[in-house]
Amino acid sequence: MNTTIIKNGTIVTASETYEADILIKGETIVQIGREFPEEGADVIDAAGRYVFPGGIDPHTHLEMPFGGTVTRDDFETGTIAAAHGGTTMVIDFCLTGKDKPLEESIQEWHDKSKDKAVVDYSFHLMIGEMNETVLNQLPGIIEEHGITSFKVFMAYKNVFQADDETLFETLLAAKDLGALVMVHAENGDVIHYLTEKALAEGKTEPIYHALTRPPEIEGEATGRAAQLTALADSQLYVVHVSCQEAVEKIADARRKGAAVFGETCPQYLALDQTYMEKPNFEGAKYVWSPPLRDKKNQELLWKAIQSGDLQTIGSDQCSFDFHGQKDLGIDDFTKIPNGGPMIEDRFSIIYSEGVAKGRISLQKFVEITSARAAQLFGLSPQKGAIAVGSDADLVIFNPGVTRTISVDTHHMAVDYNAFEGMEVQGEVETVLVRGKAVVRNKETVGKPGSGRYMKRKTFQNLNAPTKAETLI
Ligand SMILES: NC(=O)NCCC(=O)O
Ligand SMILES: [Zn+2]
Ligand SMILES: [Zn+2]
Repeated sequence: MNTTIIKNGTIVTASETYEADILIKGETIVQIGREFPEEGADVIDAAGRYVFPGGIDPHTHLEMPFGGTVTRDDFETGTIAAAHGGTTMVIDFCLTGKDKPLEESIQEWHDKSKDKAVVDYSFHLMIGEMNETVLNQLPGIIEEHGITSFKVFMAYKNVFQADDETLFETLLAAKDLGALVMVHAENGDVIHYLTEKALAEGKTEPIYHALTRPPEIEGEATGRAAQLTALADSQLYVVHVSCQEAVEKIADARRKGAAVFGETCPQYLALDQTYMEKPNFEGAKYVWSPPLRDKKNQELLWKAIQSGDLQTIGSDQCSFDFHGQKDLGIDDFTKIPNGGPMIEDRFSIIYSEGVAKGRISLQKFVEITSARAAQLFGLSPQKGAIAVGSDADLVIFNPGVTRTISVDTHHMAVDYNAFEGMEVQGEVETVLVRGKAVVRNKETVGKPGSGRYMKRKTFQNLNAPTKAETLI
């Protein structure tokens, strides 16, 4: 069994920061202390570096068919980029189809990820419609695949959108089965009305994507989902929260004791709606749903993270080339594939804009990039921790350097980077997944297929404030 020692580093977890060495045997952390015998061991010197638990990205769309095309990054390029960005596990969304057995869709996702991933991975399952047939398949899916989170889209009318009956029945089923329901919370019907109207008025540029999806539309759907969760006495995770209107609904539900959780993404913290007004159709690079918002929302989202109203950061990795994919919508903003490349820069942006700028603590950083996702998605304490017995998923991070984000140096397969030219503080140097280096001194050393599919445990309610939250 291989022995690895990480020495002289500063260990950062969701509850503390301290100096110690880590002894790894095979895939597991076996001891944390000092002066481990080095003979025969692979010794990594982490002096002057932070040692973080590997990032867990709970929201990716790798090789996903969407908007008449397929996302550029697959499980190989996407997870190599993830590893360079300090992420050691991703949870990808398995899309399903009407009248298609759920098992078939899950098998499709297993097939496209097989022998490709360099980090560990798991799947969430989309529920498009709830009925007896679907309901009967769910216990077997939890047992067989360890899929304990179900995704319901409240938007993308005539594509993925489910009705409220489906959402409510999914919440009821999830309560019985111990699963977490995830929602894309925007009112798809009203968006449909507003987009049709805009097009009829000849408004075709990318900025109209944002103007036809105002924050009220996200706030309304978030509030509706939260109310239905309380009624069902179930549990809810709202993905990609972008604005005050939605944060308020989550905070309100949590104050009333509901098991409602929220995720935001780097793009909503570091970019704003003005990017969508860039000339020469460049605004299309910044088309996400929900859309980028007015800048005032950024500080509000940071505050919601530090106060615990929002719990996690997902990348919502959904990359499309600017040339050949985003330009499907050159004459009609509704045809611009929604989404952007984000898997690689999630950790960096949150560290640089959050920790380095004093908006969040180091403990909160670990909590939102790793530990909370592990708890909510049934991976704790195996993942999201630096502790004896946990998987040796570790990131060695140099906080003392700056780097400039660019398409020229990123590892994603896509032809632009949404943060092009942005200078960030800190850099991921070495990344271990279950004790094995996948990135070493910024070089890719992991082999496609070394990432392992992870079955996940059922949902545990951890709605209580964390240590980092009680300190503020
Ligand atoms: N967010 C986005 O624009 N694209 C990815 C699909 C989704 O999460 O809605
Ligand atoms: Zn979404
Ligand atoms: Zn998404």
